[in-house]
Amino acid sequence: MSTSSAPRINPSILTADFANLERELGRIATADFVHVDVMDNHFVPNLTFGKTMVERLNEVSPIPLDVHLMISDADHWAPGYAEVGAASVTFHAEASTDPVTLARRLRQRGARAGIALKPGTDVEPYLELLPEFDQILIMTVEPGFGGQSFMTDMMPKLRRAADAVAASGLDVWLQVDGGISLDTIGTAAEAGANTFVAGSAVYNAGEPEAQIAALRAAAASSAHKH
Ligand SMILES: O=C(CO)[C@@H](O)[C@H](O)COP(=O)(O)O
Ligand SMILES: [Fe+2]
Repeated sequence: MSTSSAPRINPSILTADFANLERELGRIATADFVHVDVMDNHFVPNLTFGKTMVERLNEVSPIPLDVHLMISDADHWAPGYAEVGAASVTFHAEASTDPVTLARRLRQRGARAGIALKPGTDVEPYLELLPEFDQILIMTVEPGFGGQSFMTDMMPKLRRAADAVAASGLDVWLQVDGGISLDTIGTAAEAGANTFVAGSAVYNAGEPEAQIAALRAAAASSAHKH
C-alpha cells in the first residue's frame, strides 16, 4: 500500500482531559491529525472550544489540526478557523447556505475544505461538488457527544460516496466520525473510509499511541477488501 493511501487516524480531543490539553496532544503525536470538535450549543446541544482556543492548540500541537465545526451559520464563522491555522476545516452541510463558496474561502485561506453530513442528510446532492472539497465527513453518530455507538446503517451512504470519489479520480478523503474502535474500524474501511476519527477509543486506552497503531493496522487490512 502506498503512503498516500495509508489510513489516517485522527484522535478527537473531546474525550481528552480539558485541563491538560497540551499534555494530551503529546500523547497522540504519532497520529495524523488531531480532531478538534467545535460545538456552539446551538447546532448541537453541547459546547466546547472556540477560535481562540483552536489558535492556541495549533501553536502547541505536534500534529496538524482537523477542525470539525458543529456550529450554526458556518458561512460566517468557518473562515476564521482557517485564518488561525487549522490545516483542515470541516463544516456541516446543514449549517451552510452556500457550501461551494465557503469551501473556496477555506482553500483561499490555506486550509483543506471538508463538508460533514449528519446521519439523516443524503450524500447525493454533494457528489457533483466533489472537486470543491478535500474531505467528506460521513457522521456515524448524531453529532454532539463522544462515546456513542457506531451506526452501521451509514455504510451504504459511505459506499456511495467512495464509489463517486473513485469514479472522479479525485483525492477527496472520506472521513468517518463517531463510535470508531477496533471493533468497528474494519467495517468503515471496507465501505471505503480512509480517514478515521476516534475519541474514546484512543483516549480511554491505557496507551493512546499503541491504540493509534492498532487502529491504523486494522483499517489497512480491511481497506484491501474494498
Ligand atoms: O464529532 C464528534 C461527536 O459529535 C466526534 O468527533 C466524537 O468526539 C467522537 O468520539 P467517539 O465516538 O470516538 O468517542
Ligand atoms: Fe467530530
